[in-house]
Amino acid sequence: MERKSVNVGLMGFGTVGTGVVRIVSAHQEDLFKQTGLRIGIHKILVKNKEKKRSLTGYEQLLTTNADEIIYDPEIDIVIEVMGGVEQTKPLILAAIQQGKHVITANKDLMAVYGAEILNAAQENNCDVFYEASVAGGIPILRALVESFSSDRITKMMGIVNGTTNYILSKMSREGADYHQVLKEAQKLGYAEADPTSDVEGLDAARKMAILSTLGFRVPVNLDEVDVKGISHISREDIAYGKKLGYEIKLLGLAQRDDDEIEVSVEPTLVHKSHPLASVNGVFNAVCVHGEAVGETMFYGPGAGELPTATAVVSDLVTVVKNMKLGVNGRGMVAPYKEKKLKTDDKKFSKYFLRMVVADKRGVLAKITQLFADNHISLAQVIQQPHHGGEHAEIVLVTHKISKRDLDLALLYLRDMDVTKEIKSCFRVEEGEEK
Ligand SMILES: NC(=O)C1=CN([C@@H]2O[C@H](COP(=O)(O)OP(=O)(O)OC[C@H]3O[C@@H](n4cnc5c(N)ncnc54)[C@H](OP(=O)(O)O)[C@@H]3O)[C@@H](O)[C@H]2O)C=CC1
Ligand SMILES: N[C@@H](CC=O)C(=O)O
Repeated sequence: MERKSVNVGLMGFGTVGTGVVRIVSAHQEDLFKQTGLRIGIHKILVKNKEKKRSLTGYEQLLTTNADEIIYDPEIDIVIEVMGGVEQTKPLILAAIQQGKHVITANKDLMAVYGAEILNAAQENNCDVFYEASVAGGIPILRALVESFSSDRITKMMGIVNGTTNYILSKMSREGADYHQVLKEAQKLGYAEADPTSDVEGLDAARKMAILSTLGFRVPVNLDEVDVKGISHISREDIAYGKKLGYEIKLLGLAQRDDDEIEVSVEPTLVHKSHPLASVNGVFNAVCVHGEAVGETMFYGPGAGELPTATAVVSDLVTVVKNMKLGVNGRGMVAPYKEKKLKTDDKKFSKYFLRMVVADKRGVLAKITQLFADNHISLAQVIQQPHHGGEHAEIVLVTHKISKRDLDLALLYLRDMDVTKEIKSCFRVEEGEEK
């Protein structure tokens, strides 16, 4: 008998889960027209059934027992939006063993166990899609896997964490206080359960591991992503950046030169003429460069209830269409190429440095000589008195140099008797004018 409907087991009824239920219920007719099947939410897994929820009318579907979803033969598709890794991985693998298709927004899980989960899915002819795991509402994963399938991607660079972009934008535009804005981002549902992973760059690193794995078609482990967060960025860094014509952004970078790749997440001074400099608030953007296509850019909301839920429900539509066609299990291909990581002498960038040094004759000359000795040439230098008078603050921007030369120079610089403190060091990304 031809089936008329599919049933979904939803794991998680928080920010994203609530959005999923709202969209599935509000777009019933559109979803039916596109898939030919009625989509129903059959059960919802939560931690606490008594909790007060922003969406009512679904109380009878709530359960605290994951087995009621995994082993329910009437459920075809599991949507996992509860988060966590160790608690979630066995549930997803068990659901796949039961022949259920899986949709998840969980980058923590997919960045670490993505290959294992995709392989299990393939063995069981199940779909696993995770569009919402990177850049919320932006359809970037599908673009990498499908739209760029004919090209070879050489670079992906972007803002992939909404919480930190929200914080940095407010600090830059309004001079807002870091801790206050972080609280706002939590209230708006942008931040992770533990926001440390947002502000220390780990959330963005997980997304960059997923993007580079899919974009370069090589396995990229989370510990292969160089990570720095935003918690140490000061108002002075933002002010100096502005003075020199830059905005500070937490940028993810994945770059391939021949067969060698580098992947990183770090605060970066982005020149105002670069399109990423004007991506503000919770918005994310990813620039993708392909050998054949050249430069492209994807922009949209990177977090929040409905933007993230749209990505989840679009995955749902794909799974249901695949079910109709009987082609599940062929969507996301596990990486199939060999990978080599670049060493630091092959990673090149411009850098911004801010330091406090003794305000004595010849100090600037000493410092510039040290840079010259380490193959570093300078593009801009600002010197101004540091509070107290005995010290000066030096801010400089280098030309393109290798990471190895930078690290060596920083080592020597720290050892110099005139150096009081190296306050900050950020990558610099130029725009169209330079
Ligand atoms: N928020 C966002 O903008 C985005 C989030 N994501 C990802 O989506 C996932 C969900 O995020 P979000 O909706 O913000 O999270 P929330 O914290 O808002 O919601 C989590 C939900 O999962 C339930 N849950 C958590 N642990 C368990 C457990 N052990 N057993 C049963 N139920 C559990 C909670 O139950 P209860 O309600 O009873 O507490 C809650 O309903 C995460 O992986 C996150 O990284 C991805 C992109 C954007
Ligand atoms: N905490 C994340 C949510 C989406 O992935 C972010 O702020 O981007």
